[in-house]
Amino acid sequence: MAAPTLPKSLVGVNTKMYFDLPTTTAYISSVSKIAPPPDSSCGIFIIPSYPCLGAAHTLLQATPQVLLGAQNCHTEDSGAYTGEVSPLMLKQIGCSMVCLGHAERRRAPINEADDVIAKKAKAVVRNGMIPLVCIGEKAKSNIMSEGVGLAIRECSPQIMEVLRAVPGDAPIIFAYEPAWAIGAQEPASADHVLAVVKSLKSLVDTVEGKTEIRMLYGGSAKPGTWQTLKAGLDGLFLGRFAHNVENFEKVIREVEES
Ligand SMILES: O=C[C@H](O)COP(=O)(O)O
Repeated sequence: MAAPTLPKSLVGVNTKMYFDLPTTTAYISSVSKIAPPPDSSCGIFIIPSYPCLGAAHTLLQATPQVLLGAQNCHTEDSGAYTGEVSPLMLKQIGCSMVCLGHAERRRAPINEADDVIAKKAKAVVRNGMIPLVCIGEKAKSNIMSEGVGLAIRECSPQIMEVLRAVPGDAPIIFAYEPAWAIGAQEPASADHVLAVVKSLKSLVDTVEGKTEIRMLYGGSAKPGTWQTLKAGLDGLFLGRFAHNVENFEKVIREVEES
């Protein structure tokens, strides 16, 4: 099953568990009105909670260029896994992508590990969807060079495990989200992000046949963040600051115009 191809740049929003069903449907109705046209080089995506996916898909039928994603999935398509969510069913309900390995799932009490995230990425690709794999270091260092080194050391195995599990021609989106920058007032500094991502992109380039990769930044991103990162990134993955539609639109226009 072939996954959709990736636009040149991407801007997406994760509503985490902040939005209930009525809030999600109202938000998606508004977002569908500000979506870039289908032929835009900037794609957008929305990742609501599982119970909202059916309604979200219905609302997005007139704007299929807005990709719908889930916040997680299981490694298997079916079986005795009570309470888990099948990637096959996510595809059937209208998802085009699945977010995996978010920092909020890599930490306690879930402690999701790289090998499980890689199996999930494989399952997402097997079902014709795009894995959006979050990577990032846990701790912040106040010394720039130390922080960059730490991030590269932690992110490299997170990336490589996924690249080894997923077939070479499958599109993959990585979101570099330092755990310490999530839920903060300000994003990580542009110097830090650009240095880390430059090195991670070189790492990806050493893997033969991996052509369809996009690298986004996430962690307190907001209007204005893109201007500081556009030299080295392919887009942004937003949380709280895009839960306001006007802010989300500002970021979309910034990325669209660059
Ligand atoms: O999934 C999105 C990221 O965790 C960013 O969230 P945040 O912008 O609220 O820090």
